[in-house]
Amino acid sequence: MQTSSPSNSNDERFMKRALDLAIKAMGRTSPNPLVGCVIAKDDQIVGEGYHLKAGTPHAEVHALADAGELARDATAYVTLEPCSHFGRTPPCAEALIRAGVKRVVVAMSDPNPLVSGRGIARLREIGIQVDVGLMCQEASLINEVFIKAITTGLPFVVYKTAMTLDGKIATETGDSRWVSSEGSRQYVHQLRDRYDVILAGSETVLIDNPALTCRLPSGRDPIRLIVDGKLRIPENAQVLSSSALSPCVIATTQAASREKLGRLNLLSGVEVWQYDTPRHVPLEKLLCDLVRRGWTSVLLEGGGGLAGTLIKEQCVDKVEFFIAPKLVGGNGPSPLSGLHIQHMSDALELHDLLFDMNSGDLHVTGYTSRSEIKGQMPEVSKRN
Ligand SMILES: Nc1nc(O)c(N)c(N[C@@H]2O[C@H](COP(=O)(O)O)[C@@H](O)[C@H]2O)n1
Ligand SMILES: [Zn+2]
Repeated sequence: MQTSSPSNSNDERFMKRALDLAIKAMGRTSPNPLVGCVIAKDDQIVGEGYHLKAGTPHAEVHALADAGELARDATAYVTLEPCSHFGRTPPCAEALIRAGVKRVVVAMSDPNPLVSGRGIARLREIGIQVDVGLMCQEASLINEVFIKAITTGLPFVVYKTAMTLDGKIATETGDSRWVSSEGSRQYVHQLRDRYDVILAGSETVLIDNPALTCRLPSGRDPIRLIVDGKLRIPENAQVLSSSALSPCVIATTQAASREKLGRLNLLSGVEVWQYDTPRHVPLEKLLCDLVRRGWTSVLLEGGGGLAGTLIKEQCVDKVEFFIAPKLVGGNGPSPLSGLHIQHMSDALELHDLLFDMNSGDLHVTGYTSRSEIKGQMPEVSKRN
């Protein structure tokens, strides 16, 4: 792919605006990417838009409609390569051509194999100047979920947990209310609003009985996914309550009792996915099935056994740990009890670490593998 550097001094300003537009839809576009578009002419923005939801028009279409006739001979700034294929919507490259734009600045090429360079090639073929790579790192970062899912068929998985400074997620009597500060717990609701699925093990449901809903005023409830190989969670568990606006999926195995499975399937908003394994849910297969359903991001909220296994199976991409300035000692549970590394030289090393203390807890964010695209995820200040 030919990459070129734009020279216009306003390019960065307009691309920054396109990125700001894109993230307004954070948590709303899955399995599609976050994309923003700005149309500028004579150093003025004449149209702008962003992708709101999968199956609806792409960012470029909104921006072109906003610009109307002013799009002719203008420059389009798009955070992702314009698409060239007929998906649920027609190709944006053709819409840009019809509108008569004379230059397109693209932050990054589309990792979707159906597009991947073809949108850029199509625009260049018609004689439109295309500059690629401006703010590519920022554009990649806002689409870390899309990039992972479209290139691997697996969702982007984030493990979020709260622990004391001595590494306990509860006291030895099982008390975990509350480990982290009010501010950290508020932030968790922002995460729940952003990710498609919240994942927890049956142990967490049996011990804490959480609802796993999003309690932000304009938030939306994620899909609740419980890994429960033996179908042990009680029928009156809060996650099964139909008051949440999204389904609760229970992943189980052949060890589940047929009667209980039948009863749970009758509950409104509850789906039971039974795998053909004797006791343990095949986790990678489960994750693939999520992407097949169009759910591309997972917030793993515990417990330590499930989290440890997922890390061991290299299914976790990122961690968000809240470390409270508290000490409880004893034999309380650990956030990664399912991970048993024997030698320090084999320890999993995190990359691209960020530290923040604004909530009163030490909030550590890190990635389980090294990559070029990491950085600070932008805050979504307001929607629309
Ligand atoms: N450039 C661009 N702008 C948008 O606003 C987009 N949503 C995309 N998405 C790309 O097109 C695929 C989805 O196509 P349909 O929505 O099904 O028509 C998606 O996988 C991206 O490759 N691109
Ligand atoms: Zn498109």
